[in-house]
Amino acid sequence: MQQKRLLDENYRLFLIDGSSEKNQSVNTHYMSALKSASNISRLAWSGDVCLEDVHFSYPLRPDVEILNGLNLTLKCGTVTALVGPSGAGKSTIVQLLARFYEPNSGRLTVAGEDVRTFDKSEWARIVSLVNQEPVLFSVSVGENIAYGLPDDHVSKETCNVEAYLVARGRNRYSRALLKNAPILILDELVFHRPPVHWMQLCERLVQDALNHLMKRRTTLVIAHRLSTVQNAHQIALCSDGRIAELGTHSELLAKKGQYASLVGTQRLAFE
Ligand SMILES: Nc1ncnc2c1ncn2[C@@H]1O[C@H](COP(=O)(O)OP(=O)(O)OP(=O)(O)O)[C@@H](O)[C@H]1O
Repeated sequence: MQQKRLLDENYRLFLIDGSSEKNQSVNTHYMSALKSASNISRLAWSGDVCLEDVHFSYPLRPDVEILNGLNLTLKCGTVTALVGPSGAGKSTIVQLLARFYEPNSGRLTVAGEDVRTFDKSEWARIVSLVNQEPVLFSVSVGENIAYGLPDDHVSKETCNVEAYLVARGRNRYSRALLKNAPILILDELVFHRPPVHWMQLCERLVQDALNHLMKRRTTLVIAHRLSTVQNAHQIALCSDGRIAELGTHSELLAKKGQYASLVGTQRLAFE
């Protein structure tokens, strides 16, 4: 019996038997699986991620449409900050991007390919989900130096910050880095903030660590800090299950629309 030996990207060995019609179709299945596994990673490193005319309601409340015709493009290798009032649908967008749920209609694409053509387990390998705040601090003092802080900043306070944060979310940041996924989704929590006297140092550490993590990745961050929003390549304001405003911080402020009033009314939450 003639057999072909194939190695997949994890160096698992597939023995493919080419002797019958039935096995031919199994072969084709394996071949396309192998092709798509390497494909999806290549596509995600090189193309945009798009939500196209997405409608969605949660299975337990099918009568309540949460997203209604939502369009959003995450440009490859850039950072999109997602903002909006509570209940607007931000976390729902994240859950669809992570493919915990599928849209009722519309589609999610990467480099123009419908993600449903790829296995969910393959998708999970190219997407990193990180809860930002406790995570980004859980790096060692040495690593903080490596992020570019001058020596005098790496003080007793840094150690305090580190101890606080290591206790909260050990190693998730490192895991996200090690996973080296092309698509990064961050949820920047505002609660559980460190004590006030740490804030100045924390902001600097967060920003340096974030910049490092987001480099060349297609990133969506549910943003609560003004500094994160200002540094993003684009800001998407989600309102009533749609993207109501899209642009940079200064463009959206000049528009004097919902984003401007969100910044105005929630200034303290943002800073
Ligand atoms: N699992 C679920 N089943 C049913 N409805 C849900 C579920 N999760 C969220 N919702 C509803 O979907 C709507 C959007 O919620 P979502 O959490 O996406 O908003 P959000 O913009 O992230 O809000 P917040 O800023 O408060 O986290 C809300 O009305 C919420 O009650």
